[in-house]
Amino acid sequence: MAPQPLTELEIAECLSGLPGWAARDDRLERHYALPGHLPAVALLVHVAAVQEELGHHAELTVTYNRLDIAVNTHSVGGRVTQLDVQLARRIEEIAPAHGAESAG
Ligand SMILES: C[C@H](O)[C@H](O)[C@H]1CNC2=NC(N)=NC(=O)C2=N1
Repeated sequence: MAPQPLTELEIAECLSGLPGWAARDDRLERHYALPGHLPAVALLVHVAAVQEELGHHAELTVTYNRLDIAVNTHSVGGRVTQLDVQLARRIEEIAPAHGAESAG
């Protein structure tokens, strides 16, 4: 079944269990600082592997030691769905092992 866009309330409920993630412009966003450039790239590759597993893909931007992530669901016209929340949860599980910390 096609994913349904979440309401603002549903998004807020999901975000309460995802510290560091925010909803902005119909996307879920997270900004990480890593211990260096290679750790940032390593986390990007790890996130990419998770994305391939889930069949759901975020925008990933590495700038030196920073990884910026933004995701929504293209198939519903660029809205936030459970697929985005699921990906965010999986990313939160893997990020700490890379030394990721919250960036502004
Ligand atoms: C066939 C494939 O699963 C789809 O095209 C997937 C790929 N990754 C995707 N990623 C995102 N963010 N939204 C989508 O709708 C989407 N669709």
